[in-house]
Amino acid sequence: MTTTEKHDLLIDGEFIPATSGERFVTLNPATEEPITEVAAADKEDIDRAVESAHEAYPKWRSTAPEERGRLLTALAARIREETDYLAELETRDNGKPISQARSDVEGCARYFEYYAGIADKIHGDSIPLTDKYVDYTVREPLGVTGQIIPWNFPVNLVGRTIAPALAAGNVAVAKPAEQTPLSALKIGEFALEVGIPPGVLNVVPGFGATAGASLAGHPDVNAISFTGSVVTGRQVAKLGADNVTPVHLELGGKSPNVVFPDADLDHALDETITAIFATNAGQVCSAGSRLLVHESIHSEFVDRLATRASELTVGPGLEDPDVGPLVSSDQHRKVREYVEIGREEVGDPIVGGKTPDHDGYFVEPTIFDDVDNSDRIAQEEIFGPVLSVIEFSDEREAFELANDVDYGLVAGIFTSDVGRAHRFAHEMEAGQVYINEWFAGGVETPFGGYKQSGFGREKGLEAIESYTQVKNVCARIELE
Ligand SMILES: NC(=O)C1=CN([C@@H]2O[C@H](COP(=O)(O)OP(=O)(O)OC[C@H]3O[C@@H](n4cnc5c(N)ncnc54)[C@H](O)[C@@H]3O)[C@@H](O)[C@H]2O)C=CC1
Ligand code: BAL
Repeated sequence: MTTTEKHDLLIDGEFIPATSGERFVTLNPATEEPITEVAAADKEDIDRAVESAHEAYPKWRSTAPEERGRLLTALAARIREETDYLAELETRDNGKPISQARSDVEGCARYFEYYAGIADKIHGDSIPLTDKYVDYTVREPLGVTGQIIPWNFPVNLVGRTIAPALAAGNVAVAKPAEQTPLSALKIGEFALEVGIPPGVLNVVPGFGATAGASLAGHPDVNAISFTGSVVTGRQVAKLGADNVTPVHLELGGKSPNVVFPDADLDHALDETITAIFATNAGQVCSAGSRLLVHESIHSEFVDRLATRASELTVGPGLEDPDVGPLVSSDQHRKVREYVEIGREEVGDPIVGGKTPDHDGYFVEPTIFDDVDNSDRIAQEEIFGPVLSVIEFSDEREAFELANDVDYGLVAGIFTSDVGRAHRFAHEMEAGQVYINEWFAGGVETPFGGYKQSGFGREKGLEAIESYTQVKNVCARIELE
């Protein structure tokens, strides 16, 4: 793979350097070596990107929906054609195992396919009033939309946030995370290749405090989609509020994974590994980072889990291990700090906790047992391969512990009792409930948070609602 790719800003169909000339280095987290330099957008560049989107909007909005759908289908096909290339790019930039990067690329293509099919099915309703009126609603696009994308699923989130926006007739200015800008630029290039007009999709890498804040606070941006930390999400919401711009926030989680003795325990064990270790090294907003396990199976289940966790392979993503490096030195530092906090709160982890003695931002899968739900390692998002195990004695206690956290993104249960599973679904303060599988659902299923995990929904038909506004038309047809 060469590094002579287009690493400038994509504005109005052209790759151009930042006005300031500033560039930043993106590193390979497996080696800590530079991959390439990328243009760093600043306020002036965001202004230019928003202006270009604004100019492209009237034509894109009035493009026949089926034609928008055809163009998004073509983009999906182009992404699929380049799965190997994009997956390698993603693994080099983000660190994740190559098989997971491939699956993220396929997910990105799937979002474009799914929303391409919806483009010509977005419509309003007619509302029966008296026979003196005809009343109907029209679902219209919002205009210029901004997508502030994090580093944990860079290519997949391009699909998740941009496909519904464009399908509904909006135009987009996407700001990928400064840690992982490369795949979003490539998707922008493919969009042009397949005929999506200049300005409809602009991609402006840069830092959060400059490029991100300028986009969130731009008066001509009509909607913002933000995925990332709660702290930054609050800032983005405040910036949006100044312009009365709707903001969708997809923030963090500290999701409970509740295992009852009547579950298929072999399956629950596999899914628990997937939930916190073997997916993006635990850097997932919907990771199952709190394991609540019934006292009657606690010892056996946790012993088996510790054995399995210690057998997971940790290494460079291109070698397709179970667990790759963390994305950046900042994230590496943060996770290691939480491992030390865990040692202070509950003692040594029963497995892991060490950092391999070589370059790369690696952390071993780590399990802390006998954690109290009020401990920091049970309440705060660590975003790494670190699991907190908490014991419970009955269903009521399990459900209370599961909800006893500020976040509300996901809650999962493993049980063979159908009634219990649905009682759990009913009681959980969470936007997604998983029953007998972790990371259940697909591009078709709505995703978003309760409580501090955010608001607004992405994925599924709900994303179209987030990216459109409803106009009511009421006509008096009979004058008395
Ligand atoms: N919900 C999720 O999927 C994610 C959660 N996180 C959480 O956040 C923690 C910190 O990671 P960060 O990368 O620092 O998250 P962050 O929330 O600061 O960054 C996410 C995105 O927001 C942008 N951003 C940063 N400051 C901004 C601002 N003032 N205005 C507008 N945009 C801004 C960044 O450039 C990036 O594109 C992680 O350890 C994890 O706990 C991080 C990434 C994704
Ligand atoms: N590309 C991920 C590591 C970094 O550049 O911060």
